[in-house]
Amino acid sequence: MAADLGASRTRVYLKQSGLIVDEPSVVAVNTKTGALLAVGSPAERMAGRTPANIRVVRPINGGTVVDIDMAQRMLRAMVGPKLRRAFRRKPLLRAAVCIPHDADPLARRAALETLIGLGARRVELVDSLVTAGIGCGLPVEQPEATMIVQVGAATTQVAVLSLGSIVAAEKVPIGGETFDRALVQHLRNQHELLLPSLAVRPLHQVLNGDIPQITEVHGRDVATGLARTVKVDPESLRLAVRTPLTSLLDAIRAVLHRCPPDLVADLADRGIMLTGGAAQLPGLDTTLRENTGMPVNVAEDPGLCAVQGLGAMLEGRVRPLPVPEPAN
Ligand SMILES: Nc1ncnc2c1ncn2[C@@H]1O[C@H](COP(=O)(O)OP(=O)(O)OP(=O)(O)O)[C@@H](O)[C@H]1O
Repeated sequence: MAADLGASRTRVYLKQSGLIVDEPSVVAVNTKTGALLAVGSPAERMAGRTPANIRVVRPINGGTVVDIDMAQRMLRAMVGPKLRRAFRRKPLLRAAVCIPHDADPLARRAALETLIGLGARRVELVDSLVTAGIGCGLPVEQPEATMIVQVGAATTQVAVLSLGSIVAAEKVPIGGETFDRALVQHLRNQHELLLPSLAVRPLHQVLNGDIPQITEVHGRDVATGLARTVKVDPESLRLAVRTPLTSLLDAIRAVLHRCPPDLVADLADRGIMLTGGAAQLPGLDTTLRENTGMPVNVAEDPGLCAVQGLGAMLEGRVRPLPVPEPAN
């Protein structure tokens, strides 16, 4: 079993079955009885709409399991009968989990314990940058440089890979949720309008330049609580997302800076591969292309690259590359 435990989504790949889970990493529990009420999409739909006795929990944060017990219950409920069938066939379950490049010992321990608690006898931790590189078809084992920018929900990881290992990498706390939050904050501060994160998604088009004129946004007035519509200048929205975009560009520049010149020359031809769910932010690829002068490609199904790459390793289609132990 291969698992990608993301802040936003949990993906599970079962050997010889393929992708069996791709669900939001969300659990709803009854606070009085402790009973699990829902996991995945149904639990996510409950967020913000629950009575006092129901709590909606996200057990994973920035690629790290922060609530091991809840993560195990979530995984057990999601994988359910399919995993039980796998156990019947082969009692010694082998599992692999992809973890962020610079995961600290606590994060590594939490990922291990989550899978061991699920019944896995042997758990391997693999760098998610390597698995995403494999999953999107980059020749990571060749002696040529490839650059991957993995834009998740809460974090972006940037790396240059060559000969199956990471030459330079950087992680910044910027992801799809950061862009949503920047837009929500802007509307709140400048227009006194409240919107849930999901409602700002159509405004992502500003990154693409697809909102050329003043646009109307519907929300709730901060003071009165009543429904209100405001007219928003698209240029101000573009300014609102400039800060996260700049941090992302700084991370790319920092990684390029640390790369040997020969590898940077490879990258000028090959360019950047964008993976992670938020790689689909409209116009992100164009913005990165314009600001780096390098070719930028968005992977097919960018959110699935990491788990597909891990699945390929598990099935022996690619040599496994375990994460080296941290120095300290
Ligand atoms: N079509 C889309 N357009 C814009 N953003 C998208 C789209 N699809 C997904 N996203 C964004 O991608 C993010 C989720 O990406 P992904 O599934 O890679 O995250 P994750 O692996 O759970 O997170 P992390 O890597 O931070 O732990 C969310 O913020 C979501 O809003």
